[in-house]
Amino acid sequence: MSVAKTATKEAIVKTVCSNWIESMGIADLGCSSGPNTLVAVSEIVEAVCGITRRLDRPCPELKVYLNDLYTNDFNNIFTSLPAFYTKLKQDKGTHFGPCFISAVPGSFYGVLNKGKIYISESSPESVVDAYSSQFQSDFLMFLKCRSQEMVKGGRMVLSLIGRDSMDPTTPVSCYQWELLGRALMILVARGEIEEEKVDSFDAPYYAPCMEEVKLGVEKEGSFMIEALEAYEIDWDGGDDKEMSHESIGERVARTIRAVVESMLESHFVWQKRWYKNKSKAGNIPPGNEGIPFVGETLHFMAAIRSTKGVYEFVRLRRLRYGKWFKTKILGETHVFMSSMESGRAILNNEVGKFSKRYIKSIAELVGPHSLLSASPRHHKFIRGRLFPLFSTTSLSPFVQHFDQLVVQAMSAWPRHDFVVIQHQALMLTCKAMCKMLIGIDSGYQLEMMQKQVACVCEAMLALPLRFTGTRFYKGLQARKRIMDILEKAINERRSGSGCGHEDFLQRLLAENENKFNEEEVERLTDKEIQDNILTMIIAGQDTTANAITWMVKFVEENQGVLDKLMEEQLQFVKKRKTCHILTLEDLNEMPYASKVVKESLRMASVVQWFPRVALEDCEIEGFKIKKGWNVNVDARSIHLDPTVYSEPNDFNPSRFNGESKAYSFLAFGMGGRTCLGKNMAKAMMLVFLHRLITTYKSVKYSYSL
Ligand code: HEM
Repeated sequence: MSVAKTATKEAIVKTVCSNWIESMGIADLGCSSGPNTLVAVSEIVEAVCGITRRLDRPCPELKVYLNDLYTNDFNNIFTSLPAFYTKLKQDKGTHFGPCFISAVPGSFYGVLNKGKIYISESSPESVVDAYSSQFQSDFLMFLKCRSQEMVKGGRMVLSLIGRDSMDPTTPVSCYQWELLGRALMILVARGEIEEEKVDSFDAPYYAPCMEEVKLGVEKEGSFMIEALEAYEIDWDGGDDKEMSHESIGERVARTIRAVVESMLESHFVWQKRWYKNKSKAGNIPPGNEGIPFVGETLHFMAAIRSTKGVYEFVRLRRLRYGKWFKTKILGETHVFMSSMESGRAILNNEVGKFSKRYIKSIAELVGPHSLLSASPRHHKFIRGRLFPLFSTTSLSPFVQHFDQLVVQAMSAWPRHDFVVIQHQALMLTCKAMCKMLIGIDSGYQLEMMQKQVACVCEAMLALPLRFTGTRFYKGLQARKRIMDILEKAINERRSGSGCGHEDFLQRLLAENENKFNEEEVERLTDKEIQDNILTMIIAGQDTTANAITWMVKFVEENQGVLDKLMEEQLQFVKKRKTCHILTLEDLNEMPYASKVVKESLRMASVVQWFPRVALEDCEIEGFKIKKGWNVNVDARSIHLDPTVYSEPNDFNPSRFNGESKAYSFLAFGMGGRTCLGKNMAKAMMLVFLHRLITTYKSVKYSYSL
């Protein structure tokens, strides 16, 4: 204001000198509310009175329009008006015409810009362009509106925060917003606000350079520029040398707060309200069931397609409603819960009865005979048949085979400019699973399996639309092809050409043969064998590949962990001396690497929640669950709960030095549905980690998740 004072005075002098004015309108756009609000008006009145007195003219009638956003505290301004009028009369005496001050709330722009929180050095060009062109269109609209409001010959003093460089991405231009952005992200990490809210927040602010202002005025055409000046102002608002750093800091914070507080409040405040309302929900879990019939299906589907992934749907609601919430997806009620107590109660069937249930479309893709879709009794039977396949006797040769695959794959890496870890891991796990389950490890058949399994996996996350061309339809077709391959393999084995195979398929068939003469014993049918082989591929391939990818990312980002890991692994190699294939026993000599694997599984929570269905009405932790509701144990929230793991977002394998709390580590589930392949998965992760650490000293890793 003090900087603009001279310019304002000059404008008034010119206006009054060149016009006989009986009534003068003065608008203070963005007047704010506080001790400084009427200072500008007071200075203008003073200037008008002064110049008219010198010209020996009567002081014109003054109509002052105070403008700011609707949220501005105009009441506060009006309360101070009587004292203001009295003071004016005292100071100006008789040379003071009538003065009417009114409030004109509202924005002097239209709707503002889109983008990130603000421009930054790393902003894509499109964001910078969006801000700049938004400024141009707002500024032009602003000038046009003023030109309609003002009388001919009227003058406007425009005081803007600007920048001295043509480039809006210089640190000086963006620094405060960078800091604010970082502060908001800290709140996101603490779970106090939603990341989505930060993403959708665009600072409605733009500091133009002189050239942009000039260009805007010329382009709009209603005004002529009499003077254009730039002043440098300290961001702490003064040059008080006596002030301590703390006081300067406070002043900076207050200055920034004056500008951004209302912007932030209107954008983020609803979230606080939700937290307050949470406890009123009674004993039915809180939540929004969305619109009739559709529920929140569309939000769920949108989350699946978004880059953040499907868990974002759960995370946002968890943030809004707390540890328990309910929603409606595809016509069914789903309750999500994220406490260790509820995990124990549900996964162990401690309260009421819960059975595993996947949504119909997933069950259709894995097949009606899969242990995932079986009734509780039948599940027990199938699981009992599959369980022996995962014994240490099977694991031992599997580890050696997987090690050979990894060594072979990594030896090819130096020939590439870069490797995508997720892709590499997926190729490896698919190869290893196909070999272990059905003895396929190369050639056309392997390629075919890889392709078809990928199609089935994709279909699991698609809308169950059965039209030609939809992802779900393609998944069903792929399932058929896999079933054909498996059927053919079973027939070949039965006709004798399966000799020498030592895979799961062979063992299941042999088991059936052995039991052939035992009348009482239930045997797995061919369809059951086929569906469960497919289930195991699906259950083991993507999950392990994703877990490996996350692990590489976490290790690469944590130098301290990497150093410790190196030390352990190189020590191990030194001890072995000769280059040899890893064995299951070797893996037991890698205690730190095992903790790295466990910590990666905790942080990544590859299987994010475990679905069950309530078979009867029951109550858990004071919340009622109705028969037929889907109940999901949200493992990821438990893994990232600061009351369960301190500093849960820090990658710290040493947190597993001691015993973990019961039901705090749910990467492989718990209870009667615990992952059958968990030792196999951990072994694959360890082997990969060992080979990566001991083969490559420094690689730029790339992972796509
Ligand atoms: C890092 C990799 C893996 C993770 C994180 C993982 C995680 C899980 C979880 C959380 C469950 C239980 C879900 C629930 O209770 O609803 C599960 C079940 C299962 N997993 Fe895994 N898994 C992995 C690898 C594997 C592998 C390699 C195989 C086998 C080859 C496998 C086979 C299975 C099977 C068959 C089930 C169903 C068990 C049942 O319903 O009785 N998984 N897995």
